[in-house]
Amino acid sequence: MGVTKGPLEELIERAGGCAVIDGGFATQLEALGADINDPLWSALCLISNPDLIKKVHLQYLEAGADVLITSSYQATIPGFLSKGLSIDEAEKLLQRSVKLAIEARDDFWTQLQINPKHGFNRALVAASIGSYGAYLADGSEYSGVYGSDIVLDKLKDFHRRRLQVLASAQPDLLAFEAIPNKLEAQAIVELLNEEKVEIPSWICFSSVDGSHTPSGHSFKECLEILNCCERVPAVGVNCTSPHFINKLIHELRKFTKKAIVVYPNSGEIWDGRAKKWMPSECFGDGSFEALALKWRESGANLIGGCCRTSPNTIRAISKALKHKR
Ligand SMILES: C[S+](C)CC[C@H](N)C(=O)O
Ligand SMILES: N[C@@H](CCS)C(=O)O
Ligand SMILES: [Zn+2]
Repeated sequence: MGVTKGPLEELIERAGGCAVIDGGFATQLEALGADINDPLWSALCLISNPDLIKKVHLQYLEAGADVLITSSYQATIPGFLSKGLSIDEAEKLLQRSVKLAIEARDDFWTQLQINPKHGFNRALVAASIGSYGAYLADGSEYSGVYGSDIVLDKLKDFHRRRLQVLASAQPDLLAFEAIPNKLEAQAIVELLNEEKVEIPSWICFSSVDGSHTPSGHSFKECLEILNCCERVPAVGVNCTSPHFINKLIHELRKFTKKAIVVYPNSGEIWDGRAKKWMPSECFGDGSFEALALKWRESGANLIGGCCRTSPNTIRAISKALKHKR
């Protein structure tokens, strides 16, 4: 593992050093009319409207995404059980999240073949794995505070079965998203090793101050844990304000040789109690075009958008990265 070039490294190379990720998944579901005000958040649509999930994936492919992130961010077995589903049904829904993205990717790719000059890359499917904080559905992916009873083994137990089930659906990648503290990063790395997970992962942290994880750990400390793990070819930050991204890329590059992944949100701030986005200095699609060029220059290898970004954001990023070298 890790010595030969994996699908992520190949994509980055094919894309000339920097590939494009998709944008806010839940955001686009809502834009298409989904009501996701629920503890399962976007994963509610796995039950209620799988066709809409596929539609969002297709919109991001059309916008130029080289990587699709699945609808499983807040999909968990206990979360589905609390909706009255069985374990078997819950596991099938997790697999469905990967299947929907693979179907969208394959349909789009087949359709492109009529034009040999289409200019798209065949996209990779990354199975989203949200943090324990995302499962809590109280916004704690931005605080990193889980309480003193949440120790390393509890986090490993929380992640274990979902990880196994998602991996069994054979996505190209695993995307650990908005991880808010060092303990959870440690749990994930230990789990990937114990389970001998062969699918490469990226691990992305959230940050609310632009210098630390929400729990207050430095990226240096976090990367010391991740650097040892060959199962993790890429690290980065997501769902963080675009303001901080350039500085964070430089910070990450100081401490790792791994590929760097950045997919910020629009700069708005999530109010975990009210369950809504609070206005803040917000970045439009035009600013993402210029910022993406800067982030690539600073060393980012995968760039996309997170919450409150849309297919138009990804179109702007894709246009910038694929046409301006
Ligand atoms: C990335 S946050 C906006 C996702 C939603 C959050 N976990 C909640 O359920 O409140
Ligand atoms: N992949 C998730 C991340 C939320 S932070 C989404 O885009 O909805
Ligand atoms: Zn987000």
